[in-house]
Amino acid sequence: MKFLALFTFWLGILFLCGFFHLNINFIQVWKGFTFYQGPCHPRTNIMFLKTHKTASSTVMNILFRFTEKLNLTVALPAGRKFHLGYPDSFEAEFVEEFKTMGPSYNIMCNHLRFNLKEVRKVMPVNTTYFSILRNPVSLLESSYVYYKAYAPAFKKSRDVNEYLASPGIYYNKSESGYNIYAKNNMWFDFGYDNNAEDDENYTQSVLRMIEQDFHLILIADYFDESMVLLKNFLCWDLDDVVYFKLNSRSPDTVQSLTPENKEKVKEWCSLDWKLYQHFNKTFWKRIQENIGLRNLYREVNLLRKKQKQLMEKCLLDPVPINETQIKDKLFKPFQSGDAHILGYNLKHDLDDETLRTCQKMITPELQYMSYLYALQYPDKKRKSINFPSW
Ligand SMILES: Nc1ncnc2c1ncn2[C@@H]1O[C@H](COP(=O)(O)OS(=O)(=O)O)[C@@H](OP(=O)(O)O)[C@H]1O
Repeated sequence: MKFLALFTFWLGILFLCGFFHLNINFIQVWKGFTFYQGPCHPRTNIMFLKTHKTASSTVMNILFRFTEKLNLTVALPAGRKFHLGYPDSFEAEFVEEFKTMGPSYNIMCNHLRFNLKEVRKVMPVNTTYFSILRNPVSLLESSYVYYKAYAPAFKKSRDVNEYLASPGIYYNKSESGYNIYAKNNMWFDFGYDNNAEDDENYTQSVLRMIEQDFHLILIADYFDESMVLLKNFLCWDLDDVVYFKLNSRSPDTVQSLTPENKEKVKEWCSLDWKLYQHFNKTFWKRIQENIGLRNLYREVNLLRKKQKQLMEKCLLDPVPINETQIKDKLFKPFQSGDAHILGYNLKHDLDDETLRTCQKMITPELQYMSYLYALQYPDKKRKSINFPSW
C-alpha cells in the first residue's frame, strides 16, 4: 500500500514536470531507484577553461549561442586582442570593461592561463567552473601539426615521430616562444608548471587543487557523453548542446604515431597523462552517480539524432570541407601550422530564422567572438576580423 502511494506520488511529479516543461534533477542512489532533488534552474554564470586542442572551440560555440539566447554578457578580450592574455597568467585587466563592470560577467570562455584569484575578480561568486581534457597522445599529435610554426621544439623536427623519438633534443625549456604546446600543455593551461618534476606528492596536490577549483571536468574523447553530462549539470536543455564539430583537421594533415611513440607521449607528457587518467575516472564516476549509463546513452542517441537532423537542414555537404571550398569567407576557420582546418558551406534558400540558426552553428571562434564584442560594445573600435551580421 505504502509502495503504491509512493509510486502514484512519483507519477504525479513526473506528469507535472512534463506538463510545466520543468527540468528535473535526479540523483541515482542505487540501481533502479532515483531520488528527486527538486527543480533545477539553468546555470548562467559559467567559467569554461578553454584548454588547447581539446574540442574547446566546439564547446565555446555552444556557450556563445547560449549567451545570445539569454542575452548574457561575456568576459571578452580587451581591445583588439583575441585571447585573454595567453600564455601569460590571466589577469582581470585582460577583460574588456573589467574596471567598470567588476565581477558581473556571465560567461568566460576565451583561451587563458588559469589564475583563480584573478578570475574571481571578473566572475560572480556563484559561477560554475568547468573545463575539458583530451587523451595526451592524440592531443600532442594535434598540437604538433597545428603549432608546427610556433613551437621551437616542433619547428626543429621533421614530423611528430621524429620529435617523440628524442624530444629532449628538440625541447629546450628555457627557450623563449611557444614550447608550452610541446609538453604538458593542459597542465600549463590549468596554471601549473609544465616542466615540473613528476613527483607523486606534487601531482596529487595539483589534482586536488583542480578538483577544488572546478565543478566539472569533461573528456573530449567522449564528447557526446560530455555534452549530456554538461547539460544535466547546468540544467540546460538538450537542444542547447547540439553542435557541429568545429576546428577539425583534414585527414591528410593527421600524422600517425608509431605504437612506441604513443607510449612515449605518456612519459614525455606524464603530468598531462596523470591529469587525464584521474579526470577520466571521475568523469565516469560522475555519470554513474548522477545519470546512469542507460539514461546517458538514451540522451546521447537523442543528441546525435538532433545533430543529424540539423546538419541535414543546414549543410550543403554531409561532412566538413576544406577551407578552400568554403564560399563565404566569413565562415572560413583560422588556419595554422601544417593543419588544414575544415569548415562548412550552408544550403541555399534557407528561410531567415533557419539561416541564422545554421550560421551560428558554423561560425568559427574568432568571427563569433568579434561579433559578440561589437554587440556588447557598439561604441568601441571593432576587432580586426569580419563577422556575419544576423
Ligand atoms: N565534437 C568533437 N568531438 C571530438 N573532437 C572534436 C570535436 N570538436 C572538435 N574536435 C577536435 O578538437 C581539436 C580542436 O580543438 P580546439 O578547438 O580546442 O583547438 S584550439 O586550441 O582552440 O585551436 C581538433 O582535433 P584534431 O582534428 O585532432 O586537430 C578537432 O577535430
